[in-house]
Amino acid sequence: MEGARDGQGKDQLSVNRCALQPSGAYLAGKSYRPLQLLPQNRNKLPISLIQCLCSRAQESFAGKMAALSGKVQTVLGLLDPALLGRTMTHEHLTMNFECCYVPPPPEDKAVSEAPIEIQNLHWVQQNPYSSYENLLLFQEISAVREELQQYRQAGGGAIVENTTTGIARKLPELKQLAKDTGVHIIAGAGYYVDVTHSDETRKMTVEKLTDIMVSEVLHGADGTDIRCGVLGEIGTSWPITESEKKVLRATAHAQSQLGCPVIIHPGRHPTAPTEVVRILQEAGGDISKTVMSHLDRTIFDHGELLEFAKLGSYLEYDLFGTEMLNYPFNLRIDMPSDSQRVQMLTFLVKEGYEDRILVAHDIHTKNRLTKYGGHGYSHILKNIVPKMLSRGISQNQVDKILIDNPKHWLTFK
Ligand SMILES: CC(=O)NCCS(=O)(=O)O
Repeated sequence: MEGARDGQGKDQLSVNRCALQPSGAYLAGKSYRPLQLLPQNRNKLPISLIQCLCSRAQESFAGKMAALSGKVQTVLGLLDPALLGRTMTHEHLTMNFECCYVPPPPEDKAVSEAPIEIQNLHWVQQNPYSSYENLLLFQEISAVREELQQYRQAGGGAIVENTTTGIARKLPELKQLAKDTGVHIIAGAGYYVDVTHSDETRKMTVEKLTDIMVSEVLHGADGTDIRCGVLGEIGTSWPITESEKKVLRATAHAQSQLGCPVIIHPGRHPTAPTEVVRILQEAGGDISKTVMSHLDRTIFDHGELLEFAKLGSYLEYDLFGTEMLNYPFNLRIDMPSDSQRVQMLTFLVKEGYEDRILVAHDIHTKNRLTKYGGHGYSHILKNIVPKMLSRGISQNQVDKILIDNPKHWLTFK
């Protein structure tokens, strides 16, 4: 057993270090509370107490793992996967995207600072990351609640909320939204892209990052007892930074302990998804239970897409509803239209990948909400599904994409 230092420089007793299994002081099944160990008391714990603590930690870990197996973990607790229904696997309900603000050109300064209203809506839709107000989705809980109710009415059952550490995850709000609307909400554990990593995160070892992610799934996150049901979206840039590589390795380690679903945000380069898969694989990750997000803005060449698909991850087209002329995060990329996204889905289905496709809108700014003239969380169910059917994707294949594939991905091994 060893003393570790916390963020405030206090010595702590890291019970998990001796428990062989990951994460936290599982005493009496409570959430992670490291025991305080004053320097003068080091080495004073009797070995029998240490053994007892370790064995209770292991029992608790095994018990929690057994409960998770074969289930989906929502913010309201464990769920029979058969009850999920149609599932959007990549959305945000309460996030803060300030990290990715793109300063506008000087001539657009005034419009970028104006409140979002009908006169400037087209500008905001074309420049969503240059309107500061637009990045504060977390301010729109009431609108999101109404939209989730509409999503239920449109036949939606569940949403995976991909907001991780660094972009203002708000678990109590997610829990309340799930209670108010009846939509099953699955929350994400882990870390977003490098620019959002705190100094503390950057200094963490892979083991520490693993412990935290495991604890967010087994015990709860952000000081609550609300548990995450996926790891991700785990953020990566291009090139992948050292801090992101550590997080990826920790994600793989946590996944191999938990048997849980993982979802990745790749950098904006066609080889980024493959590079992420390589790092995860080398660290023992389960690629068959891993989703590669944002393929619609990442891999355009059919041959390259098939090469990537062979690696075995889920293939997610999750920017439905996003149409913009100049994609500011990489001006060399032409953001596809929804029709082009459906063409990619049709191609993948014809190539035999109907069991690996997932879809979503990745709503992460205000302008995507119907309150601001956007498409809302029901766009795929209302508009994209009919288009898929009209382009030769069968109802059975649509059901796989919306119901069966999310269910298999989200179920703990
Ligand atoms: C929240 C998030 O990461 N969305 C993805 C935006 S991107 O433009 O596809 O990278």
